[in-house]
Amino acid sequence: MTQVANRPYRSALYIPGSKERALEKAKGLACDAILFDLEDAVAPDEKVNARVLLKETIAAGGYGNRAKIVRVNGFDTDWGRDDVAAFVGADIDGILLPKVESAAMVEELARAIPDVPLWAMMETPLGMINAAEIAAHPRMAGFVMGTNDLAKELNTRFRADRLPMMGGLHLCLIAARAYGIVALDGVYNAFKDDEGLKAECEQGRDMGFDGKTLIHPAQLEITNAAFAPTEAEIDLARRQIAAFEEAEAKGEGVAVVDGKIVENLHIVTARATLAKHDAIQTMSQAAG
Ligand SMILES: CC(C)(COP(=O)(O)OP(=O)(O)OC[C@H]1O[C@@H](n2cnc3c(N)ncnc32)[C@H](O)[C@@H]1OP(=O)(O)O)[C@@H](O)C(=O)NCCC(=O)NCCSC(=O)C[C@H](O)C(=O)O
Ligand SMILES: [Mg+2]
Repeated sequence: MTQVANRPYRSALYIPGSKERALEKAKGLACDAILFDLEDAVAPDEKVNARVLLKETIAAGGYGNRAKIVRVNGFDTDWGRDDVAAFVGADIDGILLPKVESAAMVEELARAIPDVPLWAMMETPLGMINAAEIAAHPRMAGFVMGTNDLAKELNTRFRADRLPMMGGLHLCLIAARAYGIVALDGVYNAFKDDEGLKAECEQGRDMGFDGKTLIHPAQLEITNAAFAPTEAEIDLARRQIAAFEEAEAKGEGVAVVDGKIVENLHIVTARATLAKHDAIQTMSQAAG
């Protein structure tokens, strides 16, 4: 397994590519990534104008070190190919293709846009089944769960515990972790329900997602907090590393912290926790 990118992805905010005001507002929002959307958030009549507006907006800059990822329309639509062509050579950090179902679809995207990291919306049953071959593509950088489409395709009912779609979420997480790419959880539609959002964020974090996709700025604070290491986790990581180094100096391979063993594998997790904390600090300092 390779390491996921060393930048935080706690919060990835969708912004409709057609909404000039929201595009401007995002320059001051505390999101780690922006998903500039040309797909579902943009009406058919607005698609072409949104593509032009988004291209100009991104070229003008102002998004700091937030990851800039453009979600294009699928290649089976009237707009997909032109969307991708419009961003060849643009200053973006990723291109996100909806409803990815196979490695062949990823390869088609790779051929259409050189160099840019590729991202896949994972939101159909075939996508879940083929998650491993999709994650394995050498340019694949991250998965974004499309839980609305997935619920539709699976014919699930909404449940707060998301039990009906757990199998799909796990398949994608396992594939993402196997190939060292980022995994972002789906959106929480009820953007005024803070309690519900918090619970779903905590579930996603417990499962191992790197962050969550969002539809409204009001969801940022809860999400950023949920996907950041806690003070207790940071403190424990530091103490584990110190104890393990002390044990190693004595020629021992195991330390004990808070009554629990600490071995080399726990140190990998501890270092990853501190690296994530540092990356978040760097991100916040750069945002001012
Ligand atoms: C949901 C919304 C339509 C609500 O919009 P609005 O009524 O304008 O909200 P507010 O008046 O509360 O907005 C307050 C200010 O915040 C700005 N704003 C709102 N949303 C965003 C945003 N996403 N990014 C940046 N800024 C935003 C407003 O402009 C207001 O600013 P100001 O006037 O200066 O104070 C709206 O939030 C929205 O359109 N959200 C995004 C919807 C979207 O992108 N949907 C597609 C992605 S979800 C999906 O497809 C997932 C996946 O594919 C799946 O299958 O699950
Ligand atoms: Mg979708």
